[in-house]
Amino acid sequence: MNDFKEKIVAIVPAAGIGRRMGADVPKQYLKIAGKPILSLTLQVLLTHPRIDRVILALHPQDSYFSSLPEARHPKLLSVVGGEERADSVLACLNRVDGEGWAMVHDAARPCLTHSDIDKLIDSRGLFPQGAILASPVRDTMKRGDKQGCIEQTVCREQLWHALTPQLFPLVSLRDNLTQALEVKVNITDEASAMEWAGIAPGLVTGRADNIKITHPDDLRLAELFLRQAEVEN
Ligand SMILES: Nc1ccn([C@@H]2O[C@H](COP(=O)(O)OP(=O)(O)OP(=O)(O)O)[C@@H](O)[C@H]2O)c(=O)n1
Ligand SMILES: C[C@](O)(CO)[C@H](O)COP(=O)(O)O
Repeated sequence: MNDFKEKIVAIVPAAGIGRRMGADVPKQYLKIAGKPILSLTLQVLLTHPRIDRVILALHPQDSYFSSLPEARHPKLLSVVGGEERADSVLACLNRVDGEGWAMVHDAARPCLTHSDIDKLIDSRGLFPQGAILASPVRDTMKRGDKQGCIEQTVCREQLWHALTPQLFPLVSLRDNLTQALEVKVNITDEASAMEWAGIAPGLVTGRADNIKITHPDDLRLAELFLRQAEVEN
């Protein structure tokens, strides 16, 4: 695969309901600095010059997306997502023809930067099998027992937080994800489907502020990061 001319399609799973956030709207529609989280995330991807298309998975009952300005962007296609995040990603992959690269990025990660996207795209020479943005674990890691006590300290050497985007050859990702889901493998990120298939994706150090907005206190943190990014740019 000549990875310097191949198209890059961004895949955005945005069909979740944000249960852990506990808001009265799906968390991707909560606002940070006056903008819906999904709009912030899509703007990063739609404005990146090396991303050819953006395919978005929406909840079947999503009644919010059509009112976002990004809904009418010519580079964007929306599809109906699935039961789990992996099903939503596969629904997007199944709408892409031909070869190329799939860059999967959570709608819930609005703090992604163009520099981290470039870092991941530029890793394809070193990692032709694909790679993920990841952040090395900084803290001592503990495994807890059912009584809420420390069961063991987990060695943190070579331990990483998997982030997104995760970038893989599109056909390989689609085939491996399809087969992994068919045999009910628990897939929480694209790399785990590739690992199941015996592929070792590359690890590309990404910014620790590329957080996934999951719980209410993540909102303030993301706002701080986004305001800091405004000051820097
Ligand atoms: N069936 C699903 C579930 C999740 N997602 C998306 O996958 C991303 C990461 O998932 P997560 O943070 O778990 O979002 P939710 O599933 O909405 O959160 P929760 O688990 O708290 O309900 C989110 O952008 C979410 O919208 C998706 O497209 N389809
Ligand atoms: C894909 C991911 O963001 C990598 O850390 C994470 O696995 C998503 O998990 P979630 O439970 O669907 O939020």
